[in-house]
Amino acid sequence: MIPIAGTAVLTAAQMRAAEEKAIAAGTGVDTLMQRAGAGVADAVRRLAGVNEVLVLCGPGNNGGDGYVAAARLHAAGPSVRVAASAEPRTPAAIAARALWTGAVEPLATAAPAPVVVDALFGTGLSRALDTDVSTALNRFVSHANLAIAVDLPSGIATDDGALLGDLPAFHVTLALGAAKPAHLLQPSAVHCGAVRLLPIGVTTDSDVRVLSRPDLPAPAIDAHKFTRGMVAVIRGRMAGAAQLAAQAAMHAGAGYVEILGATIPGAPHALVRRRCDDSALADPRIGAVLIGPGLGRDDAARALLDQALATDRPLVIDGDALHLVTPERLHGRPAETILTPHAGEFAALFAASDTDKLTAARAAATRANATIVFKGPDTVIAAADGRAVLSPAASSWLSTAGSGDVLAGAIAAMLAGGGTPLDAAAAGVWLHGEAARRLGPAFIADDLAEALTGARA
Ligand SMILES: NC(=O)C1=CN([C@@H]2O[C@H](COP(=O)(O)OP(=O)(O)OC[C@H]3O[C@@H](n4cnc5c(N)ncnc54)[C@H](O)[C@@H]3O)[C@@H](O)[C@H]2O)[C@@H](O)CC1
Ligand SMILES: [K+]
Repeated sequence: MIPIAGTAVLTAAQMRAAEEKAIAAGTGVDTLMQRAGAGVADAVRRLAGVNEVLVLCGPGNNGGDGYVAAARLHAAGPSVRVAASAEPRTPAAIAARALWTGAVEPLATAAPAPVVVDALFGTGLSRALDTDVSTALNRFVSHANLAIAVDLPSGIATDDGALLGDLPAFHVTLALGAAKPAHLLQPSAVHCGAVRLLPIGVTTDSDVRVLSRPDLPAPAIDAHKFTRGMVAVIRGRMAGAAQLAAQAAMHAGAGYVEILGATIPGAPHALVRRRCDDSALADPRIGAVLIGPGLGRDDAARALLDQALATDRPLVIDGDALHLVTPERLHGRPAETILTPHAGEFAALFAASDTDKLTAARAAATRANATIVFKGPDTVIAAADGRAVLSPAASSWLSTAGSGDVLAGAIAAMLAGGGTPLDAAAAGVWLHGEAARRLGPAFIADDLAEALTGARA
């Protein structure tokens, strides 16, 4: 049972292909199911202690994992019962069913237990749950002190995170072999609870990974302020937003941060204030220009955006600027671009799409030839080359004014520090989430910017 941070994320088809490759190399599906069931039994034993366990088994291989786990739990001592929604159908699940020598109760009439293990459906779910199944599942979970899902909570779509039924929320989900998009995308992720990976000896490879703590070493012994990264934040109509972003860039580790625009006197005194003209933007020491926080959407804002787009410096585009730019204008840029839209800004920039958030972000990244940070409770970071990083949900207290300005500043600092756009964006998202975690409830964006220092520690 290991954390999913940094691990590969596979779709149902990619997982099946990985399984087939393992089978072709000599590891049978029964062996894989034994490994999965043994891993589930081990995890359940550790989490459930001496409490009675009810394992719910479906007709496919997810159910097969459940029968193996139940048999192993029984052999290890805890009190176990099994309830099934249907007879097993696959050869591996039929063989696994034969290992369970106890009764198999009907789902509709089985009594609840303090610990429920859901092995009804996994990656093979192909349509909405029948009402009687979802009613029973809700009944068991509502009566349990601990609800554990095998691979995925039954009723969520593996690849896009859609809910295919009226689902309860689980405490723990044991991802078999690899994390799946549904463990991270909403609305399904919130139903998974804590997700832990159970490796089953299948080689998993993917362009998509789960966000992990970035490797951010202290500055080299001979570092100076410009080698640590210089960030230029373009100030627009609302001075406070640019100031927050600039403070975030400083606390995230940039060595030199300046605000370009009409000056705002006062603290922090380490913040440099300068006029926004072409010569300021042409400074070759600038590692990242940030435009958008509090920019406004008027002609003055458009002129500032034109100036920013004309530079050959790496650029982070946030907030209002996302309403003024078009994907096509970014194509010819001679330097990297990172866009940080929330759902509304994403729709304004790329038009609403009915695909899932991961697919939409990857398509947008290719279209704009930029790295996209598609923000929300399931932030997706996508690079133009197809790679992507999925962030587990961060603190819901991040839903506060100025939080996005802080994120944009943190990302600009990471980009100026020399990371690739994908790594810089991922590091900024991680620092932002970690700062929020450290702050606990009801912080304000100013606190968040300052807390980036501690998050880097
Ligand atoms: N991919 C792998 O490497 C491994 C997968 N294993 C397990 O296998 C699972 C996938 O197994 P399957 O492909 O058999 O799929 P599932 O066990 O998820 O379910 C598929 C079965 O359910 C039926 N079904 C689908 N949606 C339904 C609905 N809404 N109502 C009623 N019936 C429905 C299908 O007709 C099929 O019979 C994984 O989630 C995992 O638990 C493990 O056994 C070991 C290795
Ligand atoms: K399941």
